[in-house]
Amino acid sequence: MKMAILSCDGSLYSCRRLREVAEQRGHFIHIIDPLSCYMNINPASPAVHYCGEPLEYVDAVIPRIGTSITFYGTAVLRQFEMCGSYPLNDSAAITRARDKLRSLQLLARAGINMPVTGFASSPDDTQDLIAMVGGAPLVVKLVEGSQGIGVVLAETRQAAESVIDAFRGLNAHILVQEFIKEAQGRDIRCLVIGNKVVAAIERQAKEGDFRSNLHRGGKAHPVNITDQEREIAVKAASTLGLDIAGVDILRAHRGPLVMEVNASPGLEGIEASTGLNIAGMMIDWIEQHALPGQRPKTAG
Ligand SMILES: Nc1ncnc2c1ncn2[C@@H]1O[C@H](COP(=O)(O)OP(=O)(O)OP(=O)(O)O)[C@@H](O)[C@H]1O
Ligand SMILES: [Mg+2]
Ligand SMILES: [Mg+2]
Repeated sequence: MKMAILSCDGSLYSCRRLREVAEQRGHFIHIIDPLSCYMNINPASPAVHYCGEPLEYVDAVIPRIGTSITFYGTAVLRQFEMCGSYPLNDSAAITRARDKLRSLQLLARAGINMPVTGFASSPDDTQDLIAMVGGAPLVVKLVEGSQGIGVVLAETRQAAESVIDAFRGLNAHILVQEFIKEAQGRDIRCLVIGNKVVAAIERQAKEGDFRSNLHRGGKAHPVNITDQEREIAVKAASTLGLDIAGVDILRAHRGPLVMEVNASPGLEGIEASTGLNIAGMMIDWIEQHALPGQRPKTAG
């Protein structure tokens, strides 16, 4: 098959692994920087252009679009979809997942448990917003953050007000969320492919931090998850329409809570801690689902 990875940095671990596995299987795979793509949008012969040339048809595209370029990256992916390429996560699902507010609303509507979360625009509502999530300590997070950047723990009501005001002053969209203290700086990352959790790790924040992200110095180890956790992870991914997803779960006293769903989960931490060939499973999925010359998968 002819495949493309959409990524600004082909030297990243996940890109390297996907390329390595695809080539071992005899596929032709090309890493394409979405920012260097440009598009001819027309009903008769849509095309993606790259470095002065229209790109030839590719059977499947693996989007590895960073959060800083979601808008342009998903537009490029949509264009590949219009050309009939199979996307491993379609552009509409990625757009949904990138917005934490929108995805939590969709997950709540599907009956999936989560930390109590509030969102407001007017500074007049800050007091009520804080009360709504149970008061301090609480978590404030950027609607479009990742790698733990823009996730802040406010220990007191005064701290919460200052952090909320500071983010507002920067015109940033933020969520205010109940702090799940009993998680003790740990979360579970479930890697979902299709309707299966294919790997799960527990991540523990480094001393003095509450964020378990590996990019913030957290440590990971494989973990056994319960049937309930498995079920909620799969349901969260399918609610957002993602074929592959990293679903982050907090173990709370009241049961597992979905904190967020990532559309482009990193492979390094999870492959290193579990020894599993996740890149291989992603290529398996494409081999099973991307039919050469298929019709476009999504329109929106
Ligand atoms: N409500 C909460 N209660 C307790 N801990 C939390 C809460 N929200 C976030 N955390 C901690 O902060 C970390 C980062 O939060 P979150 O996953 O929402 O951010 P992110 O920047 O999208 O991370 P990722 O790199 O996984 O995409 C979580 O992994 C978790 O350890
Ligand atoms: Mg995230
Ligand atoms: Mg996370």
